[in-house]
Amino acid sequence: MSGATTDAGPDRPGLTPPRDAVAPERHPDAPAPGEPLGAHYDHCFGCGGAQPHGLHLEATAGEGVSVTAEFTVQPAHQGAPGLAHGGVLATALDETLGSLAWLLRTIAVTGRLETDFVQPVPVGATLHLEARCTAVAGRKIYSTAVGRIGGPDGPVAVRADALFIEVKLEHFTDNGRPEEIRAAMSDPDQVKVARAFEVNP
Ligand SMILES: CCCCCCCC/C=C\CCCCCCCC(=O)SCCNC(=O)CCNC(=O)[C@H](O)C(C)(C)COP(=O)(O)OP(=O)(O)OC[C@H]1O[C@@H](n2cnc3c(N)ncnc32)[C@H](O)[C@@H]1OP(=O)(O)O
Repeated sequence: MSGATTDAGPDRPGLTPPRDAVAPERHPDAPAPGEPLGAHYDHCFGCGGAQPHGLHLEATAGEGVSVTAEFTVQPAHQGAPGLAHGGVLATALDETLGSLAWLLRTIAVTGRLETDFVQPVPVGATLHLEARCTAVAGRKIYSTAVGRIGGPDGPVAVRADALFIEVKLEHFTDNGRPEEIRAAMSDPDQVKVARAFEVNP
């Protein structure tokens, strides 16, 4: 055994914003509170309509830099009999936190996601999620989310804290499989989404 056992450690920066972090700013052109955000990519496992077994998570803009979202657990999402798989629940949190990017109008990917599984979530249950951005430091975006069963006042089932990192469009074009990238770039709807994030495809 060696060294201190903090949750972060010197080589693994944690989820606590640094001293120079600032409060997140809602972009002036962000969708209005109550506006559905839609999918950022039709084939996204979290929010896309073209994934038969995806989560089909629907997110809505909230006040400030916050969102709410809903997702109903399907039989295809099971881990144990009749219960949602933990990875699927983490995906729901990740997707909800990721959709905060619409409010910041920034493209960002998950660097770190720390999840607490508080209570099992049965198949058929609707998970109500809320996420908000807590701080920004350069390219680092700090955020937190909670998921409740059955309604916005239901029992807490899952929680997460996350660090997203702002990236350029090249993050996708350099790393994604060329056939999907080509298809995305020739899809006017996808180009519109990229523009909404103020990226020139
Ligand atoms: C036509 C095409 C259309 C395109 C579509 C456009 C619209 C799409 C819109 C939106 C899409 C969003 C999709 C959302 C989906 C849900 C969210 C996900 O699941 S995303 C997938 C999972 N995540 C990844 O795959 C990331 C994989 N990781 C990486 O690529 C890199 O590690 C990356 C980009 C995260 C960072 O790499 P670096 O080289 O850019 O930057 P470095 O210098 O390493 O980090 C910057 C700072 O962040 C800290 N950092 C990085 N990773 C950290 C970590 N894991 N924990 C703590 N700190 C970390 C570092 O310590 C550094 O901090 P210091 O500036 O030095 O203070």
